Amino acid sequence: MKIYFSGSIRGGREDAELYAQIIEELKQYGEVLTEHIGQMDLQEEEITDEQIHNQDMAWLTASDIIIAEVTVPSLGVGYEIGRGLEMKKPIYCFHRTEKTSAMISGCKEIETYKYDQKEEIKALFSKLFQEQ
Ligand SMILES: O=c1[nH]c(=O)n([C@H]2C[C@H](O)[C@@H](COP(=O)(O)O)O2)cc1CO
Repeated sequence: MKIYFSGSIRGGREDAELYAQIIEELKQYGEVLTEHIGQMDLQEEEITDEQIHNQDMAWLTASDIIIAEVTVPSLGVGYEIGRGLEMKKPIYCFHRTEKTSAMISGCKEIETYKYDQKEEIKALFSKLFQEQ
């Protein structure tokens, strides 16, 4: 199972540590293609934006499932979700805010979950990966 984890980078890194914990949790269910998203000291200067885009699109195409933490709003995360939908990938979005964008929660093809504690997300992962 190839997992594309999506989380904010230029949109803001306040949840980076949480992304790292989510990625660790996801590793028991498959290969996480985007482990760099949880790196606290992420350096993006070494490659161009075009290389970042093309590499991520290749990983998105190769993935079996997309898991997105959408609490911190990010253009890149929204773009990946939209492109993933076009590719008919199963997409699961998680947020701690009361609401997320209606373009996410209002889309029938996307499963959206509100959670408070990271323990809840672990239980949700266990349930959703059983269904895959
Ligand atoms: O350096 C990067 N590396 C990278 O993989 N991304 C991808 C993965 C993330 O899920 C998403 C974050 O988008 P943004 O940077 O707009 O918050 O875009 C985005 C950037 C920078 O935009």
